[in-house]
Amino acid sequence: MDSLRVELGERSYSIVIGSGILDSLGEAVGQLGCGPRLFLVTDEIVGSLYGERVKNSLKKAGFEVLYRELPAGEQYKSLQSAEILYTAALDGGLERGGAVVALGGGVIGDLAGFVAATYMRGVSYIQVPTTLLAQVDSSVGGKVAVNHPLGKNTIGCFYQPRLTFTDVQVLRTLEPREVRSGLAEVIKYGVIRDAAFFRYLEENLEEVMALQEEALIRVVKRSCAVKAEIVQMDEREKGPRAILNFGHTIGHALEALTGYRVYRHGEAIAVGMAVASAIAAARGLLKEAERERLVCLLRRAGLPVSSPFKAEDVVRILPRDKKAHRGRPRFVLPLTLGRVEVFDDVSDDEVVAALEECRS
Ligand SMILES: NC(=O)c1ccc[n+]([C@@H]2O[C@H](COP(=O)([O-])OP(=O)(O)OC[C@H]3O[C@@H](n4cnc5c(N)ncnc54)[C@H](O)[C@@H]3O)[C@@H](O)[C@H]2O)c1
Ligand SMILES: O=C(O)C(=O)C[C@@H](O)[C@H](O)[C@H](O)COP(=O)(O)O
Ligand SMILES: [Zn+2]
Repeated sequence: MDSLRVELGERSYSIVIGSGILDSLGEAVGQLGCGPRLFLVTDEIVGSLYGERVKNSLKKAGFEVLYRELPAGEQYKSLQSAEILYTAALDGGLERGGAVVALGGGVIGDLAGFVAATYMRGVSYIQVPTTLLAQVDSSVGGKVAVNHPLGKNTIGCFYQPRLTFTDVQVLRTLEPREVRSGLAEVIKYGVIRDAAFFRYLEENLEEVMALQEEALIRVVKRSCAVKAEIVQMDEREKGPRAILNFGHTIGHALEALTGYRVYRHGEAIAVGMAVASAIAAARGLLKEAERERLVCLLRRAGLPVSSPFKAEDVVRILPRDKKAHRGRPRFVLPLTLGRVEVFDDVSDDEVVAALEECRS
């Protein structure tokens, strides 16, 4: 079992990473000093696979456990779901000293974290991520949110977990499509900050996709370490944290445009990374050969690199993105593999050209 630390003063916490450690969650939560009642939130798929084990581990450590499952899916990352959880927490007597335990992928993590941040003005929460995407990204850094029909993650806040507890063994039950989706965020870390990690992925992609334990632990650890470094520099995204949004300007637009029902988050972000690198290459910022390496790695990971939607329809909704400034969308563009910069001056014509170029 390994442990990384996210150093944020009084909001610091550990990311515990191991294989086959799920049954020791209760013990780890026991060290946080919260309780005695916990609110375990999950979705129906993860609940049927791991709900009992997690409940038992928490009970064995002396906690009383309220339990609630929601249907699985991005469309349930909504205010309506949050209200269901508030009601269950109030009905079940969750007190301010209690904690919410989010067992699931990024949807449950973001939603349950948002509920924890707002219930009684804030109770502790613990992330137990069960998708690759959640283990490498959403369970770290404290962005919690729900979607609005008009925009992705538009209702939310920054609220750090007290602990992130990651068992890579649970990824064995994950659908291959979800593994691929998580890989998009993994590849993102290589592009934004770590060229050597990008190279490692090029050389070891098959092992990672086959969930080979050593490769998987390495990838989860390195991804979390990169994310923690960036979050430590800029917890509330006043500056450098924005680079974690590489691929997300177009990605979020595609998710919203399709009612959060067509793309897995990582798939939309993969298209967004391909489009952002096409814009960068067209500006002469990124070498064509490096753009090709990125597109090739995304393709090998089984991810889409273009969207079938009309470029004008995608561009029309970009100003709704919450990163938009004075009506202009913000783009994170790669300068080389391992380094990106934020740009506020990308024109609609450039975006349309890049969307079309990716399709050809
Ligand atoms: N807060 C952040 O920093 C951050 C970062 C990245 C992504 N996100 C958010 O995360 C969300 C996407 O998360 P996701 O990709 O994990 O999707 P998800 O939570 O919808 O999970 C994907 C599917 O996998 C199933 N599943 C989860 N764990 C499983 C397991 N171990 N075995 C079998 N099935 C399992 C789920 O039931 C679901 O059907 C998006 O809403 C995105 O915006 C947030
Ligand atoms: O943690 C961050 O910061 C990120 O941007 C990570 C992203 O992968 C993630 O999808 C995040 O939810 C996007 O944040 P948003 O502020 O653009 O909604
Ligand atoms: Zn993301």
